[in-house]
Amino acid sequence: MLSKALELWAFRVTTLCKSVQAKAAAMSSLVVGLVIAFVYCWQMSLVMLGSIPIMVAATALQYLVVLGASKNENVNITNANQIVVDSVMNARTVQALCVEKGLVSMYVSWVEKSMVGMWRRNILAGMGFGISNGIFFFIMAGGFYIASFLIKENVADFEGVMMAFMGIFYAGMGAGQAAVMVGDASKAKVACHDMFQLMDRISAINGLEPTGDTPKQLEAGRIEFRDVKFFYPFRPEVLVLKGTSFSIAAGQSVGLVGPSGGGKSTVMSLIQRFYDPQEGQVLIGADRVPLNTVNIRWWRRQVGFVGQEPILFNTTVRANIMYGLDDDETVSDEHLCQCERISNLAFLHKGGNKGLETEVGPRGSRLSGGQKQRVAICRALIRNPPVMLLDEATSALDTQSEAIVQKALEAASEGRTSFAIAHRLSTIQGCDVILVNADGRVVEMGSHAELMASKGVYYKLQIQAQK
Ligand SMILES: Nc1ncnc2c1ncn2[C@@H]1O[C@H](COP(=O)(O)OP(=O)(O)OP(=O)(O)O)[C@@H](O)[C@H]1O
Repeated sequence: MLSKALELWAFRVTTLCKSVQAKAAAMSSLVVGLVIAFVYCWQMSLVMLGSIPIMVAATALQYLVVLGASKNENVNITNANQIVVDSVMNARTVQALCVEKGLVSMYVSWVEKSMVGMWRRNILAGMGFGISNGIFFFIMAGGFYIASFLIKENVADFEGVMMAFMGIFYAGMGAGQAAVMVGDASKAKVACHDMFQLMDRISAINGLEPTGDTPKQLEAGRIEFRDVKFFYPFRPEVLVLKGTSFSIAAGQSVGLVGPSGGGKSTVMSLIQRFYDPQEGQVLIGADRVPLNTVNIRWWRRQVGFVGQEPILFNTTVRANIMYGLDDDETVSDEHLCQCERISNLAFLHKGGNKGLETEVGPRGSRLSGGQKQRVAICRALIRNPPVMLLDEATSALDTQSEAIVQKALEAASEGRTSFAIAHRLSTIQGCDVILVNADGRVVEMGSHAELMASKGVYYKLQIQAQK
């Protein structure tokens, strides 16, 4: 934490220094040049003083035309490059969808856009550059004329006029170059202001803050939503949960079903306390402790999560599993073996794999989708959480892999409270309780048999799924 704070502080100081540096450079060029000029020949300096603002403007013009000419091209080339990066990152999807040609033409169209008006822009830039250079030559010519006049009239000697001339000339050029930098520094300051604001923003739910209770005796698997109303901060006009209420006993398996956009994943997010509801409460344990009063880190360690796309790091399976633990935390070999068994990681010991030392490759690319998911299950299990959240954990898998992973998920959920969102209704039929979430409310709740018998929304979803 301390090193991070120091790093941010150093960054701020550097940014500030750059801005101060630009202004200091402008001022010092001007002052030093003028002092030298006036010391050597005040008459020459006085006459040439008027040329300084013209030189500043000419230098600024030179920089601006060069930058302006490439600005538009940069935006379009950035977009073109983004297509290349996305295509390489998602090479398999690109090939599977046969969209290579489409992507190439998108790339070409961005590159072509960067060329629109290129000639005009560059000709204008060249002319601007030429004009500003011409101005310098005129000033130099004028300076030489005045210098020769002053020498001829015995007002000053050659050394004096030349020193004064060079002093004025470099004062103007230096100030012009620095003036452009001042503009950039101001822009950077504005950009940094936004970034600093983001850095300074104190998160409403800060997982690093050591605040809140860490109850020792809490039946964490007991979860209740009491008339929860919730909208996402960036879309306050859409009330996603409009009064969601349910109560789950510890150890129950819960299936969350309902139409797309009904708020199932939102319920999961609120259980993980990524957000707090604007109205109503999420309560945990037998004593119905409000979730927003407990320590977030502690709570999140009570909750295992397996999502649709497992994120694995480019290291061994063991390291990927151990990411589920705190830095100073260790687990017994026995517990690790048990998690491995429950997650069905037997494949790690077959076909040339090196058990837990098997390297998974970048983003887990050396494992199949089902294998990655089983590693993710093991990672969630290693902390032995009393609550398991499974958000469409098998939706990206083929039928065969789905069956294997589903078995692992069921084993992993045993003895814990589990919430499962599944796109295939068959996978949640065996749950103790099924919550049917529609239009931001729990409209039905019961076992599969009960809900089928009541012939409501769940029944209709089942009929639709069978068609
Ligand atoms: N981060 C977010 N910011 C704003 N709105 C969001 C955000 N996440 C989800 N929503 C909106 O909240 C509503 C509920 O989304 P949610 O993902 O909870 O539904 P869901 O039932 O899980 O849907 P699906 O079955 O399609 O995954 C949707 O209208 C969605 O557009």
